[in-house]
Parts: sequence; C-alpha cells; structure tokens
Amino acid sequence: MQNTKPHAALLASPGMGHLIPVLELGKRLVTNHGFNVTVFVATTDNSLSKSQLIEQTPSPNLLNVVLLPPVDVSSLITPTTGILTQLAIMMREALPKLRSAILAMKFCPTVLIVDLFGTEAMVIADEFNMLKYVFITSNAWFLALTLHMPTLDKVVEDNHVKNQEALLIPGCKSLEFDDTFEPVLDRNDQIYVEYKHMGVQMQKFDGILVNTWQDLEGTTIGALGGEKKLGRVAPVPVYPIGPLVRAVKPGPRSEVLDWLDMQPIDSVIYVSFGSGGTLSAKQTTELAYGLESSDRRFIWVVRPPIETDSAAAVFKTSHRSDDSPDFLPDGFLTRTRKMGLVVSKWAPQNEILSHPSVGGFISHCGWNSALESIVNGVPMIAWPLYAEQKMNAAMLTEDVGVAIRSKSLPTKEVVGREEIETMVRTIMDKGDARRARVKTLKSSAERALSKGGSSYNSLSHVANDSETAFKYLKAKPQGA
Ligand SMILES: O=c1ccn([C@@H]2O[C@H](COP(=O)(O)OP(=O)(O)O[C@H]3O[C@H](CO)[C@@H](O)[C@H](O)[C@H]3O)[C@@H](O)[C@H]2O)c(=O)[nH]1
Repeated sequence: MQNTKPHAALLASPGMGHLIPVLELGKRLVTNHGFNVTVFVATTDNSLSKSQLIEQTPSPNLLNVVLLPPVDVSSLITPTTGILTQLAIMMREALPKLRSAILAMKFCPTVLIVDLFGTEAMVIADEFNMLKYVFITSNAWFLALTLHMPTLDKVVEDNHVKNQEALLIPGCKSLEFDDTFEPVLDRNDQIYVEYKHMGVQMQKFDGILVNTWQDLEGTTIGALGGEKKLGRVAPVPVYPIGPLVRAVKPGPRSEVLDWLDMQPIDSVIYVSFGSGGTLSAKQTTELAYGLESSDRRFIWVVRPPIETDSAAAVFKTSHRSDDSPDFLPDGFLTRTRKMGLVVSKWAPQNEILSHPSVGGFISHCGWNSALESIVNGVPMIAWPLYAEQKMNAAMLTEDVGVAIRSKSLPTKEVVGREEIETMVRTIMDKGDARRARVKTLKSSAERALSKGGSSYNSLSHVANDSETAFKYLKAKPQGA
C-alpha cells in the first residue's frame, strides 16, 4: 500500500450486526472519498471463519480485511454473562492484538474508526497520533441514550427503575420502561458499568458517526448537535452518515430467490431474527400456526428453539445447516409447501428484501435489518429480542411509522397465533399506511446518500478532516 492518501483503520467487534456496517463504511471511504482502508476484525475461536468473512466483504479487492488473532475470554466469563458484557470483554482483550497489527504496518493509518464496543482503542489512536472516531451501528436515539448515561448516573433514576416511569433524554423521545435498554436497569451489573464507560469514552473522540440520516431522525440529530447538545460540556461532533447497508451481490442465485421469482409482487412476508436471535419452543410453534393461518406466502429463517436466551446463536459459527427443522409443528412443512419456504439458520437477507415479491418483514429490529427493510421499501412487524431492539421497535412503530408491533410482547411470554395472524394480514395489506410511508423513506434514504445529500456530506466532512491530518503528518519532519 502506497502512502499517498489518507488511510483509515476500522475496528469491528465480533458479530455480523457490527461487521456488515463497518465493512460498508470502509467501502464508502474507498469509493467515494479516496481512502485506503484496512478493516481489523476482532474474533473469538468460534465467532467467524475466514470464508464467512470473505463472503460478507463487499468487493474484497477494495478493502484490506484482517482477522485479528482470536482472543480467549473463557476464563473471564460465566455461563450467565450477557452478550453485551461478553462483547465488551472480548474487545478489551483484543486491544494488544490491534496494537501489534498496527505496529507491523509499513505506514501508520491516519485515522482509527471503532464501533461502540471498541472505544477503549482510543489509547492506541492517541499512541500512534491518529484521528479517532466511533461508528455507532445503531440509530441516533440509541446514541443519545449512550451519551446521556454519564449524566443519568449522577441522578438516581428511581423513577425509571423502581417506578417504571419513562426515562427522559433531553430533546429526544423519552424511553418507556417497557422498551428500555436493559443495561440501564441495574447499577450493580457489569454491563451497567461497561455501558456507562462507553458513554464517557465516546465524548473524548474526534467525532461520532451514526448509521442514520437527517430525514429519519431529524429531532434526535438536532438534540445531539443543537445548542444544548444533551447538556454535554465539550460536545463531540455527531455525523449521521447512513443508511449504510450492503448492496445486493451479483452472482449465482439461490433457491430462495428462484422461489421468489414465482410469487406475485408484494405477496411474501420474510421472517428472520437477525444473525443470532432465537425463540422458545412454544413461541416457535405459535409463530408457525400464526403464519399458516394468515394464509399469506412466507420465507422463514428458522433456528432450533432455545428456552432462556434469545441471543443464544450470536457467536455460533455455522450459518448453514441441512438439519430438518423437526421442532416445527407436525405436518407444518407439508401443509404450507405451496405457500412458504423454511430456510435453516441463514438466508441472503438483503437479496430477499430487495426482491419485488417481498411485501413485509417480521424482524427482531436489529438496526441493520431495519435499515435494509426501509431502503427496500418493506414495512415491518417489529419483534424485538435483546440489546437495543425494543428501542428500535418503539421508534419504528411510533415515530417513523413503518412498523406494527405486538401488544402482548412486553407483558406476556408468548405472542399467540391469533395475534400473529392479525399482524401479518395487517402489514401485508396493500393499502396499509405504513407501506406508503416506507416507500417515502426509501427515496429519502437514496437522496441522503447520493452526492450532495446530507449523509454524503457528513462523511465528506470526516474525510476532509482526515485528509488535512494526513497532509500535516506527512509534511511534519520525522520524529517531530
Ligand atoms: O439469515 C440472515 C440473518 C442476518 N443477515 C444479515 O446480518 C445482519 C444482521 O444485522 P442486524 O439486523 O442489525 O441484527 P444483529 O446481528 O442482531 O445486530 C446486532 O447489531 C445491531 C447493530 O448494532 C443491533 O441493532 C442489534 O440489536 C444487535 O443484535 C443484517 O445485515 C442481515 O442482512 C443475513 O444476511 N441473513
């Protein structure tokens, strides 16, 4: 690699939900802003294989993608350690590997961009004199909560935690107790401390990039950048640069897409709970009966049920399986043969959502899935499972107006088949207002990303600052 243009090093934490948008950001920096990009991917023994990584990489020849040597965190976690705590620990353990990898490079990168779980890498950026940015792979509302955490910590949040009242975030939508982000609830849990620490660390960066755009979250973006800036003293600039989602890959077509080709326009509902979401056995059964009785076509990405942990499949390596889904109700596959397709564990999601036959999406509301649905003009049934997904579901349903959600999810353990049937019929209705709304947002997303659009300009700003730093460092005498 020549030292003739700014070089960005991106650090992705384990999990497809982080890796995919980080790779997409890398691609944009190369194609639109003339950067060299190296993407470092933190791994554990079972989180990702090289071949899966290559499969996810957009235009592999554009980016230099480096799998960091796996970290072993087995002695630092217990079977009950939550997924977010695990991620925070893994990323801390990966820092020496990142430092060694940067030291081994011929030219030191100009800028380091980390995701939420990589904020401790700022010491490495400082050590190597790099600009440093955080890339939030979720939305501005989640970012606002994160930045507000250190302030929240100073006032005892009795109202939210004990009285279950809404949590106030200045200038933003309040966070209802039923939609809350679990790490805020228990000061004694490690994830509370980790999450608050991330909120503190982020304020010390040169900027925060967030995967959203002005038209989608104008009020929240205003609160983050406006005069009061969430009450922060020396606010770090926030750059909405989204929606960054993968482009549909050319290449051999899968069986699923061939099946979709034979279905009428907007007739199929796609059901998936992201890269690692799982349902209980009872919920899987209710979903099966609900889909069947809705009498609508469907593609369902199923995983074997797991009773107590909805994030159980997050770090599982295998995306493909020939397992026959024997946990589905007796005769389900036979009865729905003409109406539906059941796919085991993993499907080409972006290709599916961009197919004209797909008219609805039952989603766990991981932010990438939500964005992929919006940019393809597909309305959603919001079915949050873990992490910040309940916040996303609330926002997509109540503010953005592109989704409906179950009335029973917050209170009951299982959403019943009748309610599922009704929700599916509602969202698949061609005249439903959410369908029109999501099409409007699709166009707005395209405008934001095109040359001169709000998100394009935000990323240009970051690129210009990096270019200036690059020229300055290049002109500086060695050792100065
Ligand atoms: O069968 C599948 C399942 C997933 N995907 C892709 O995998 C990504 C999944 O990302 P996302 O929808 O965001 O879900 P998670 O992997 O669960 O995402 C994690 O990261 C997100 C971004 O920070 C958070 O919003 C989520 O809560 C968190 O669980 C998307 O690009 C999907 O297209 C597929 O291609 N095929």
